[in-house]
Amino acid sequence: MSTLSQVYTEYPLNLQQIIPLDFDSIATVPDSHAWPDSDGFESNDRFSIPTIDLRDPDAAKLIGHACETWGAFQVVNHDISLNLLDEVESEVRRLFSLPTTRKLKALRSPGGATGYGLARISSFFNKFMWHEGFTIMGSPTDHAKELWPHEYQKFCDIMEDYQKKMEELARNLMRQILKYLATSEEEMDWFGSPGSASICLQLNSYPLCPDPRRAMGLAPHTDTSLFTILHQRTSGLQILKEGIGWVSVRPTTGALVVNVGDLLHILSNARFPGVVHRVVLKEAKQRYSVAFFYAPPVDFHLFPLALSSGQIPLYRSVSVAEYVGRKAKNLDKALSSIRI
Ligand SMILES: O=C(O)CCC(=O)C(=O)O
Ligand SMILES: [Fe+2]
Repeated sequence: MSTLSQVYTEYPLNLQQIIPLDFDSIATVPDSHAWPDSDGFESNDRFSIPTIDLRDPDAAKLIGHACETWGAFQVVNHDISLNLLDEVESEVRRLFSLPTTRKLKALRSPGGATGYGLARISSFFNKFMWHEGFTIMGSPTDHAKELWPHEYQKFCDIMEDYQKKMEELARNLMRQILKYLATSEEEMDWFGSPGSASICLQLNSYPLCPDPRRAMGLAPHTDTSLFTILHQRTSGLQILKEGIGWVSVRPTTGALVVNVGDLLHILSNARFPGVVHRVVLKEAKQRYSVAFFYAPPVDFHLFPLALSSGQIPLYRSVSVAEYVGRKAKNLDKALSSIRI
C-alpha cells in the first residue's frame, strides 16, 4: 500500500515553487509577492463561526450543524493540553527563527512531500505568498537532524506526541460526524483500525510584512482532507461564507479550529461545504499556525455515504490517491471533475 507522501512524488514541483523568499533580508514587498487584485482583505465581523464544547451531550448535533452551515467551527474541551499546545508553538517558533541557510538544509525535494518550503498551492497562483512552511508526514527525524544536527530530539518528541493526540481527537470528531450523518462506522473499514488514516502536519509561518495590505499570507483554498484541525493564536484566518463573504476566525485561548475539507464534502454528498479559507496579514505580528490534515488511507475508495432515501449521489467513487492527484494537477477543478 502506498502512502500520502508517495502519492505526492508523482507530482514534482520546480525549485521556484519550493524555495521561500529570504524574508529576513527584505524591506519592501517585491512585485513577485504583491497581489494587485486584493479586496483590502476586509471581512464581515458581525459573524463568527460557532464554538463547540466537545463535552456537551449534544456535541454530535452541534458539530454536524456547524459543518452544514459553516463548514468550520472552533472546538473546546478537546483534551489536548494547553501545555502541549504551548510546546508545539514554541518548537514551531524555534524552527522558523533559524537562519534561512539552515532552514534550506531541510528543503523539500522537488518530488518530495516533507520538509521546508512554500505552500503546495503556490504553483497555482501567479503571485507568491508571504509564507513559509514545514511539512511532516510520519517521523520528522531526518529533516529535524538537518535543521539541528544535535538538538533535534525535543522537536521530534513533541511533534510525534502532537500527531498522536491529534489523531485521537480526529477519531473522536469523525465519530460524532458519522453519528450526525447517520452513517455506520463499518462503511469505512479503515476507521476500525486506529493508525491507518493518512495524516499530515503542516507548520506555517507568516513573517512580519512591510506592507500587509499588498501581500497574501495564504491564498484562498479548500483543504483536501476530510477535515483539518488547526492550532492558531493570532488573527488572520478568514473563511468564506456563502451570502456573507469573508468572516474572520477569532483566536480563542485553548480552542482549535476545525475546517471541513473536500473529502468530507464528498462523503456527505455535498451536505457539508468544503470551506474556502485564506490568511491575511493584518496584525503587525509574526503569525504561526499548525494544521493537522486527516484523511482515509490513500487506497480507500470514497463516495457519498450519507444518502437519505431517494437522494442521488452527486460524486462518483474516487480513491484518496486519485483525488489527491487530481487536486495536485488542478486545484479548482478536482471536485467538479468527479461530479456525476
Ligand atoms: O494558517 C492558517 O491559519 C491556515 C493554514 C491552512 O489553511 C493550511 O495549512 O491549509
Ligand atoms: Fe488550509
